Amino acid sequence: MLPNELRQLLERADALPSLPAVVVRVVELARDTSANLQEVVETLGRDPALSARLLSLANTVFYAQHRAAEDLTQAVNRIGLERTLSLALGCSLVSSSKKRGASGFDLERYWQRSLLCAVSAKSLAESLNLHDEAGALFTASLLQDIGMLALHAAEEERYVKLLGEADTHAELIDLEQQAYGTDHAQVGGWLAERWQLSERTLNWIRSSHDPLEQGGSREQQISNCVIAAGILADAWREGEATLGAAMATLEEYFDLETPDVLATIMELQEQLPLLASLYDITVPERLDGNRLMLEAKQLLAEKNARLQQDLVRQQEEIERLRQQQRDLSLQTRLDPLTRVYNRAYIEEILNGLFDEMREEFRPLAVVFMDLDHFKSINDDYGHAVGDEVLKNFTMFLRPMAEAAGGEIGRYGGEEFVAILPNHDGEGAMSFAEYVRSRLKQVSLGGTRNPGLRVTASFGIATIVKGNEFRNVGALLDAADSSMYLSKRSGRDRITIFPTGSGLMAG
Ligand SMILES: Nc1nc2c(ncn2[C@@H]2O[C@H](COP(=O)(O)OP(=O)(O)OP(=O)(O)O)[C@@H](O)[C@H]2O)c(=O)[nH]1
Repeated sequence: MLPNELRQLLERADALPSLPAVVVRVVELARDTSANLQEVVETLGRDPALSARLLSLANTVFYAQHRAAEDLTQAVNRIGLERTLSLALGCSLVSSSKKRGASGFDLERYWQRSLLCAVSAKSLAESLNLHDEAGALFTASLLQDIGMLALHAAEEERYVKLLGEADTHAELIDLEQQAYGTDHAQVGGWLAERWQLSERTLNWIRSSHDPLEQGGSREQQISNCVIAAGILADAWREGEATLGAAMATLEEYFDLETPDVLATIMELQEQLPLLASLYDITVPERLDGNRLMLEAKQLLAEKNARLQQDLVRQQEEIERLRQQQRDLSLQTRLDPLTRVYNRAYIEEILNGLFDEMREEFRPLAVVFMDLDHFKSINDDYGHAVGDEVLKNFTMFLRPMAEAAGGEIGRYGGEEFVAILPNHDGEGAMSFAEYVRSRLKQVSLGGTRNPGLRVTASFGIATIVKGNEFRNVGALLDAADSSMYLSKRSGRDRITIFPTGSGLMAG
């Protein structure tokens, strides 16, 4: 909807672009599905200049088959109703606007841009296999800026001032918005509605300044053609370098590759002289194909470099996520206080080893260690010191277990476990004995409590022949009950399962 004030201004304007009666009738016929070709031909025949142009268009390299079209019927037949309409519309608008003239408005330049838009939209439609729409898109794009002529007719002085201030099409749109609260695409839509052009044509004109939209729907692709035609036309006039950037935009939105876009542009260039002459418009400047190719190559190289960078970034991100996942899964395996494996993970390790060692007839030992009278450490020194002792104990124990090729974990409270693959009862016993005797020589109280000494009670269970225990649970229970036996028999000692063979130390 146009702002009211502007609409009234336009309605009062007496030099609005208008369609000659012949074209109005052709528009009507084009809308009427029952209209026959003869009626169109008869109507067009009333304008001899237009008929002559249609004949020459029909006989161009694009439409000529073996024989030249000799009359208007053959011509309309050959170029089709849609194209006939767009040619008739375009020709009469160009000539009527030129005849009328527009002070302060470079009509030649205006129609050049419109022609570039029209040809671009048509070529894009064809590259996208939207052949059925090519004719209608040609017309809509040819008219996409017709609102400029209307605004000029409505308020000549003011609009000429805007034209003078705007260096680019985008700037002109901004200035129109500021001045009228709308832009010439909306005005063009309003005019096309008065001319009773099809609903789709109106919408394409109205949305011709919208941003391109990513989206797969066919209708979206079709309106994108009109929008992109404007981008291409502007870039065309700026020269090869800007056209390179426009190509990149097209690639992005239309899923076209650079060579295809380039081919579209070069093809477009070939069509221009003939069409320009039919519409009586000066041919837009030719582009340098080699420079365009260089621009395209440069763009392609930049795009590849960007893709490469993206790839590196993605790989880094994947590595970071993997690390995060490793860290997280490690977290779930560790006891938060001592940072050694927790009970769940120790049991998981043991489950794996249990079967493996039995199958290979290799021994496996489990050593339980429980700090003696730990409660009194908490009571005497405080809970924080108790924590410190637990941490120091694991730091003391870990290197010894690792040296023996084993792993340690916190089984709960002040109870720890060492898993020692390839250790039979004797091996596990000497490990435990070593730990027990070294424990007597160190303080686990840290620098603040250097005199704090702790002993531990040990319980050992092993598999040597492979058939001693049904499962891991039974093996752990055996080590645990041996450890309790050590407790019951006075602490600071080692018991090996079966309990009969327990060794006492003191
Ligand atoms: N500071 C601290 N104390 C803990 C932690 N986990 C368990 N404890 C304490 O450890 C003590 C264990 O006490 P008991 O099970 O009676 O055993 P104990 O005093 O070591 O005596 P014995 O095992 O029979 O030699 C309890 O007081 C618990 O509160 C911990 O993470 N930090």
